[in-house]
Order: sequence, then C-alpha cells, then structure tokens
Amino acid sequence: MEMTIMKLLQATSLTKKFQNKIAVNSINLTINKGDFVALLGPNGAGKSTTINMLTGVIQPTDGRIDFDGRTSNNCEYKNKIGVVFQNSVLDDNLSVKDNIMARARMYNKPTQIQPLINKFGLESIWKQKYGSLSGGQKRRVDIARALINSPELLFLDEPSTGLDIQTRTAIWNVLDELRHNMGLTVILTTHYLEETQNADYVYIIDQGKIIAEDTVDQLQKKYTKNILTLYYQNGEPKNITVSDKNQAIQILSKNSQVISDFAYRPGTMNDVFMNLTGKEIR
Ligand SMILES: Nc1ncnc2c1ncn2[C@@H]1O[C@H](COP(=O)(O)OP(=O)(O)OP(=O)(O)O)[C@@H](O)[C@H]1O
Repeated sequence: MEMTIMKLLQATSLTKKFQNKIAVNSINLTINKGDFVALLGPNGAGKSTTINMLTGVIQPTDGRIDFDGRTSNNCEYKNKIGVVFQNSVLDDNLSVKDNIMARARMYNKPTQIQPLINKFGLESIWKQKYGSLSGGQKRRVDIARALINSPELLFLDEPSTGLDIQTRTAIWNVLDELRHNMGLTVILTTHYLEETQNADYVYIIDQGKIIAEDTVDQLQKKYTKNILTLYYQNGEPKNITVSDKNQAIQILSKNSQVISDFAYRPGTMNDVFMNLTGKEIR
C-alpha cells in the first residue's frame, strides 16, 4: 500500500552561534510524519544544539523552524513534542510516581499513566526515589515522562549512552510499538552507528554541518563498498568489490569449482562515516 508522505517538521538554514563559535551552521532538516530519523555525529558535532533549537530550549541565531505551521517558541508547538534530554530533568529526591504525577498535572489532558507504567516496566520502581535508580531505569522513566502529553514528535538526545544492550533493546521495542500503533515520529541523536541502522532517514552531522543525508540503504550504496573475498584452492585470496549480494552469489557460483572458501562483508554505517569524514566515529 502506498502511504502518503506528510511533512511534520521543517528546519531551514538553522544556525546557532555561541560568541565566535558556530555550533550549527545553516542546516536544513525535513522530518516526515511517523518516521524514525537519526541525527548521527561525533562529540561536539552540534547534535544537542540542534535538538535544543528544535525543542525551543534555545533560540536559533538564524534560520526557521516550522512544525505544522508553528514555530518553536509557540506553546502549542511545545504541547506537540516530547523531549528526553541527555541529562535528566527529573527530581532526584522525588519518587518515580511523584515525578510522573507532577508532570501529568501540567497538562489539561495527560495521557493515561497506567499504560506507560506497564510499557516501561515502572511498577517495581514506582515508589523508589528517582535519584536512587540505575541508569537504565532512569531512562525508562525519562521516556515515560516525555510521553505524558501524547506528543506527535519525540526527541531523544543520545538516549542510549551508557546503557546495556538489553535495556537499549527494551527501550527500542517500546518506541517501535508506539511508532507503529500511534504514528509517533521520533528524532534521535546518537553516536552509536548501529542505532541508525533501523532509521528511515539519517542526517550525518559534523562540525555543525550536514555532510550527508539519506536512507541507510542509499548512504551505504553511495559511501561504502561491499567486499567479496574469494579464497582459492590454489593461489592468493582475491577481494572483489560487488554492488550487492546478488552479484556476490553470481560470482560465487561461477567460481564454485575453484574456491575453497569466501567471505562477504557488506558496507556498514561505520564505513559511511569513515568515508565521509576520514575518521572513526568513536
Ligand atoms: N552554550 C555554549 N557556549 C559555547 N559553546 C557551546 C555551547 N553549547 C555548545 N557549544 C559548542 O558547540 C559545539 C556543538 O556542541 P553540541 O553539544 O551541540 O555537540 P553534540 O554533537 O551534541 O556533542 P556530544 O555528542 O558530545 O553531546 C561544541 O563545540 C560545543 O563546545
């Protein structure tokens, strides 16, 4: 079924200068409804500054933000977004329950809390002080809190930093469910390349500029090579660049009589980043 693409948020020539430093340099972003968009870049690239502008925490030096006809300092805009900041904004001395309930009281029509408790497994830590939670537990509470106003667009600023793979997977499962069931749009900043692998669209940012943008498939096509290595029964192994795995299979079947083994290494987002910037992301 062909889905109509609906533009949800557009940032044009977005720029932020701090004194003499240009943290974000005239970037353009288009976020379509229901998409999972990743903003990928190394430390200091300008990811948080971008998110802070898009969420109305700081004002851009230049450029425009348009979300369904509204701009970022409009209060209706703020009602439509949820934000999980890099550093939590919850009160360490309050229980999970009191933190969540205090947030719910800020909205006229908060979402039902119980489904969030269930989804994020908050039952067993509900009465515990937020400050005493583990990193992964805190993140689950942070995300639940950001969803209380039933946002259309959820911003996550490096939500997985320091979390173990189980917690990351659990969080991603919940977010995927929300995307599919409620059409939630998600913008994520990350320096974990593997987190971009499931994104619908990726912006790669370095030194305040978007240096590449596309779907994961296209980025890998444009900026990486798939390498097929043939190990011969007699002679040196040979590396061949192939366009895709089908071409690899063709070559393998043609050579099946003479090879003893093979290896296929498809291009990765790490190669994309390496090829664009000449450096590893971490
Ligand atoms: N308030 C500020 N005053 C001066 N410079 C700032 C300010 N905030 C950010 N910067 C600078 O702007 C640049 C971009 O920072 P930003 O926090 O947006 O990067 P980031 O991509 O989020 O990095 P990280 O992955 O480390 O969080 C950095 O060089 C940073 O030092």
